[in-house]
Amino acid sequence: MKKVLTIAGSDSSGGAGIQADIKTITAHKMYAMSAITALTAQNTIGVYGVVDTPPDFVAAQLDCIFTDIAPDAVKIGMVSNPEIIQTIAEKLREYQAKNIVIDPVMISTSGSRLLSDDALETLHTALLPLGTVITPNIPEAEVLCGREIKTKKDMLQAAEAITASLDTAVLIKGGHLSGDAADLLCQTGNAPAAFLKEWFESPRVENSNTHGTGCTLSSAIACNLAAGRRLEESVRRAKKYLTGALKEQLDLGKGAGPLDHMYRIP
Ligand SMILES: Nc1ncnc2c1ncn2[C@@H]1O[C@H](COP(=O)(O)OP(=O)(O)O)[C@@H](O)[C@H]1O
Ligand SMILES: Cc1ncc(COP(=O)(O)O)c(N)n1
Repeated sequence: MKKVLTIAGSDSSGGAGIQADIKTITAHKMYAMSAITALTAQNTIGVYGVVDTPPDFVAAQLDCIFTDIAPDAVKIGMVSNPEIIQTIAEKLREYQAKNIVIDPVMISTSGSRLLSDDALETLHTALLPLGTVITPNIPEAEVLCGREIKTKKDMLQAAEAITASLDTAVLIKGGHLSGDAADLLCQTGNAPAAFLKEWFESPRVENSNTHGTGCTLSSAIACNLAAGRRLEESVRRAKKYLTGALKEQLDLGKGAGPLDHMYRIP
């Protein structure tokens, strides 16, 4: 049994965060563990409150996990503040965690800030370089590279800039652009300053219930890495799972509802 750890915030409505991650990991028939970084009072309409976990208690959760059941992959989502980010980075290094997928969650689909302003610098310098792959959406990628992304050409330039600055693979998710849902994976190649780029595209699914798509995709990538697959294959399979879960057209709640995580992986 492969074991996957999610380090993320709790979403009381169950569509994003820890809950989406655990459902995704379970749908992949793997063993899910969690270190909760924050509680959110949230539903499909909005985020109504956030209580951050004390950094010491994030550390305690990670010590309990890593000294007992070593995860085969780690997914990181909402991390709120600089102290929590530093704690996670230290523990990942201490326990030599592998297969780390970081979703640099900044703002929820419903428009609430989930990362404090003063946390961006620490996220950038302390945590993101530890990722096997990081998975920003378009607004997050704009923040990370400091330029606007309006087209697929802009995505290509942004991906190179982020991969070069962090020396980490990046998957820029294109869900926020119009047209097909096209995500771009960029990794460093063999030669210095050489980049390997690959597009992962699916037709846009007509479904406004997209709460938790990013959490679900990053957890599914972590599961596939845990299974020993290469990054490109992991992204391809994760996107297939995400698209299938969206196509189920689950329609819960009054706002942007969750996906059907129990969609059966073919
Ligand atoms: N309507 C859609 N149809 C198909 N795939 C989508 C749709 N919306 C988003 N996606 C996909 O969902 C994943 C998450 O994308 P995105 O919405 O950009 O990120 P986030 O949830 O972090 O804001 C990506 O693989 C993206 O291509
Ligand atoms: C606890 C938590 N983590 C992450 C998200 C982002 O998910 P989304 O972008 O779909 O709102 C969220 N809303 N809540």
